[in-house]
Amino acid sequence: MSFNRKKVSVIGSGFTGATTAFMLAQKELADVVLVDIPQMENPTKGKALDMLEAGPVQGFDANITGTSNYEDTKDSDIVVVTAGIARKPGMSRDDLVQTNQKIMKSVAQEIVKHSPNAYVVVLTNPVDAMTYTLFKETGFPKHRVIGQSGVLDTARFCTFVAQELNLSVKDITGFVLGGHGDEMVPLVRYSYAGGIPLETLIPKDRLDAIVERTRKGGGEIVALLGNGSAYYAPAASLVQMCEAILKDQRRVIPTIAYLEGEYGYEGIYLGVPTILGANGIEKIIELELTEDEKKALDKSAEAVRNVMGALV
Ligand SMILES: NC(=O)C1=CN([C@@H]2O[C@H](COP(=O)(O)OP(=O)(O)OC[C@H]3O[C@@H](n4cnc5c(N)ncnc54)[C@H](O)[C@@H]3O)[C@@H](O)[C@H]2O)C=CC1
Ligand SMILES: O=C([O-])CC(=O)C(=O)O
Repeated sequence: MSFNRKKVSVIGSGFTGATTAFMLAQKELADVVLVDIPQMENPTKGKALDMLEAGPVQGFDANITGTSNYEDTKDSDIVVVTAGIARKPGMSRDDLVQTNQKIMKSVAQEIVKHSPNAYVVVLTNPVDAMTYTLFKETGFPKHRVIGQSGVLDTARFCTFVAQELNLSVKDITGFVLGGHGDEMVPLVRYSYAGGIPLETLIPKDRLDAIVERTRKGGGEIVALLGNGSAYYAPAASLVQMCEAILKDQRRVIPTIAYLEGEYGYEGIYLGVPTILGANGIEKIIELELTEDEKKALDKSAEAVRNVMGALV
């Protein structure tokens, strides 16, 4: 039997890749192909089969297969890239650049060969530079190569705000811009609880502490896990982006987008507010920034450029 469903391939069947595959299937967004290197083929097949067997219990219809053969990814609507190494305690995301750039180059070739029309959603760190690498190596148009950081960083910010105010996370909105590093820019001025500006609800020193905790949010989890980095919230973030594209939702979502003059930056992938829909990044939204906010964004963009300087 075959179904005419959307197809999402997830490259890398580790913590983030496997969790993403499962969440995509649970939401019945697409059939999922989970891909890893040949040495990982059996565990990848095993994970996929195990997930598939949860279908009758949870009542979801989606096929999930594990493979190391990129032929199986043919004509994917979206390719999610999580392949590569993750950091360990004491490391920065930028320490991963050389190893993961090589992996991105090989993955890019496979995407171009098997899914030339796919949207590419990138998670691998350092994610701003890795998204840039996939953009260059695939030669795909910029609206089809998109990085994930802002959904996750904003989710962390909203989690901490909801805890602070003892309110539902559903009523908290925020916006975290910039590179996915310690210089990221949580935009407090554009953040609300039930439509009420946060600055009127939370004292400045507490808000500053929430901003700082958000910036270091990935590191906080790395230190607790001890042998890897976050994966539940990152996977949920990838799935939100895939859903926006697959269902043409035209959601306002911060994503890592290629900038050609927006916010005054040229030739760089950076986290900015975008409209995400059936054409991938449909539009980059340019917010008005205060002098201090722009300075903070400049610093974050500079940090991304430094990592890009290490690309070969
Ligand atoms: N942008 C973001 O917000 C986040 C980024 N990350 C990043 O995502 C990446 C993956 O993290 P995890 O899943 O936790 O790591 P993991 O180590 O659990 O999984 C990575 C998988 O990639 C596979 N892999 C390596 N080379 C490959 C290749 N050439 N083709 C296919 N698969 C390949 C490995 O065999 C492994 O199974 C890391 O770089 C991590 O830093 C993680 C969380 C959030
Ligand atoms: O911190 C890491 O290395 C993984 C990541 O990007 C995050 O969780 O934000």
